[in-house]
Amino acid sequence: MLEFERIKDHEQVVFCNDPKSGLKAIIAIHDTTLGPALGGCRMRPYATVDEAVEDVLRLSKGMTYKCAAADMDHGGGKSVIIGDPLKDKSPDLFRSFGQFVESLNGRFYTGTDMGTTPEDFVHSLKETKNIVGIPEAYGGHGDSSVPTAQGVIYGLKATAKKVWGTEVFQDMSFAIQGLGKVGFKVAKKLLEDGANLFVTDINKSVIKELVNQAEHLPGKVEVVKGDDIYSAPADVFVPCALGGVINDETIEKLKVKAVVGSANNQLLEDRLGDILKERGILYAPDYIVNAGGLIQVADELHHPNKERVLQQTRAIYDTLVQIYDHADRENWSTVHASNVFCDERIENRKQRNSFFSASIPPKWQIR
Ligand SMILES: NC(=O)C1=CN([C@@H]2O[C@H](COP(=O)(O)OP(=O)(O)OC[C@H]3O[C@@H](n4cnc5c(N)ncnc54)[C@H](O)[C@@H]3O)[C@@H](O)[C@H]2O)C=CC1
Ligand SMILES: O=C(O)C(=O)Cc1ccccc1
Repeated sequence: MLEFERIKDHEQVVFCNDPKSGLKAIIAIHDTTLGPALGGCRMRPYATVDEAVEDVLRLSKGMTYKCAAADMDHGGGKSVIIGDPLKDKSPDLFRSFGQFVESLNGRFYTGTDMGTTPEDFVHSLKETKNIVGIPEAYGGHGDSSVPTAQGVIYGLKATAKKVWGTEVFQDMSFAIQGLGKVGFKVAKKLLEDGANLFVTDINKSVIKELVNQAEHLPGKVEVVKGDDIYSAPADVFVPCALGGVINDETIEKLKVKAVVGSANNQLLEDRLGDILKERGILYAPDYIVNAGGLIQVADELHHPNKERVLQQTRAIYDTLVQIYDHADRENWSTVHASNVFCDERIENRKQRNSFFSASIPPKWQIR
């Protein structure tokens, strides 16, 4: 009873157990109103099963909103594998995972997330076609951080236009947390456009690489230590590393006028969206800004086409403008405006599906 209460927002939660390969995974399908569920597969050495359940429930719900905001015909899902990505991976583990995905009969598509790589899922592909974000050599689009970074740039443009009335990044300043696959590309584009950056990363080598590349670009880079990124005197904070970085402690330190980044679940809790609003900081909802990767992986299901991915990623700009204007009109936080926008989109589709239900054949097929 307790477990059903916990998954009351979700359609289905599947526990996958295969002692032979050592697979312990959980697949959560949150809502398939818009279409089959889509969401990556995270691998982490969760301390407890409870922690893994919490993560997969929260992430799969986030995917429902991300898909709705990006106007994808997909619902929200996510999966987690309990294990250490550095020690516990094997081809068998991912084949076994593929079999569980296949057992869902097209209700769930998955692929790379934190702790897993596209190459891991080449093994799963032997058992199921319902894998997306696959390497180019296997007919997929390859690295999803390219459109994700493009989406962040569109998010920054829409936000700069709203706050400063310009989309020109020259002489603007940005505090970038995390120079990984997405953050590095965003940083490089901003430097090319003549922006001034404050950057931090726990990995010294990526910082060195950016500083080297910056020598030949118009913009400037200042490296800051760890938590100093929150109080950097920049125009925009660009979180591209961990989730939960906007919390009661860090929010007090921010000197920026806007927050726009790729990290998932940037706000520790939604109520922090109201505090950002009160403090005059414009927040670009993360699941709108970072949808470029989702757009690219979903595109693989319709024969990969990079031009189409770019076109759909561009729409992130228009969606944000719409959310900002709606939030202004209603005096809402952008988080609330964005959630309302997605809930309405899902509700509308429910009505449309039931309107056309006459064409859906009865499921009880007696022969
Ligand atoms: N790659 C993609 O297509 C998408 C990524 N995202 C999200 O964007 C964020 C970045 O993703 P990627 O660049 O792909 O990951 P990544 O793993 O390549 O990069 C993350 C970077 O953050 C750094 N980092 C970790 N902890 C840090 C800390 N405490 N302070 C400063 N830097 C720290 C890491 O050293 C690494 O360089 C993640 O939250 C991810 O979930 C969201 C949607 C799509
Ligand atoms: O954007 C995300 O957070 C995703 O999980 C996207 C995704 C969806 C399906 C496979 C891989 C990544």
